[in-house]
Amino acid sequence: MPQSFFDRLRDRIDRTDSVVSVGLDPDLSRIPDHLRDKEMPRWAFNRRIIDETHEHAACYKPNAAFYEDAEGWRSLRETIAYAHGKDVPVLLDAKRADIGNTTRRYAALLDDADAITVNPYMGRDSLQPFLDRSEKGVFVLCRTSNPGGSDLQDLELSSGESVYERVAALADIWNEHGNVGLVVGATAPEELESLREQVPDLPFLVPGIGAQGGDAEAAVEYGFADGVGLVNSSRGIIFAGEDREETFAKAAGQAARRLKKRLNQYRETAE
Ligand SMILES: O=c1ccn([C@@H]2O[C@H](COP(=O)(O)O)[C@@H](O)[C@H]2O)c(=O)[nH]1
Repeated sequence: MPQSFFDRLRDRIDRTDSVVSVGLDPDLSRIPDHLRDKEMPRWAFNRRIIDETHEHAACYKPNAAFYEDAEGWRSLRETIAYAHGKDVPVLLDAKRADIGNTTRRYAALLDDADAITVNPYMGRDSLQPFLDRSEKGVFVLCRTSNPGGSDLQDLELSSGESVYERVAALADIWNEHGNVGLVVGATAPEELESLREQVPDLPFLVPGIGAQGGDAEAAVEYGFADGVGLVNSSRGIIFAGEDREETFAKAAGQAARRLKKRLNQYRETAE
């Protein structure tokens, strides 16, 4: 039987002593000038970033939004294969779901990636083809990091629970194969704390530190289920050397190492 995503992630966290998810969001307007003329600028950018950050990466998290054109999809494929060549799992932040028949097509995204983010809005059948891929990770959007995350997710249901609490309860039920996690933003530290109490067994992907100003300490304190979870930074790592042109990737490597060190200090105090 193949190892589960969370077992592989645990191995990776142990080997690198890192819980950093490096977000690969290669915004074409921000990548260095000297890479823009390449045939696949995003792939050229990501390859250099991976070379400098992989030692500090528990996982890479490309966001599908940054690859939504023909060259982008080719770049994404190369990026995933290259990350695997460095033994780093890849979590595709795609936030997908649709009626079951359509989600079966979306689930093909997991042929390449090791894990995916999904949108619970359409309910269980819309996620089943992802959930059925038992060796792959499925992170359900629960309490997102954006300012409007509270518009719907904080609404109180007639049962007295909030929408995000219901999502967490459902995700726990959907976790029949032990392959489900939650996305909970670092900008919502109180929700992080209460969700950890509500679903102690579900690992969290925690975005929103760095550029979004979230609470990295709370991300570490509450993001992990039995030591497994991820704290993501995208722009804060990959564009740390935006002003440096040729040495941009080195700066990304330093930023990833610094973040790993900082999160590990919180991990030590959380133990
Ligand atoms: O609630 C969410 C869900 C996903 N994201 C994604 O994570 C990264 C964060 O990027 P930063 O540059 O570190 O802010 C990005 O891909 C988002 O789309 C999130 O931020 N919040």
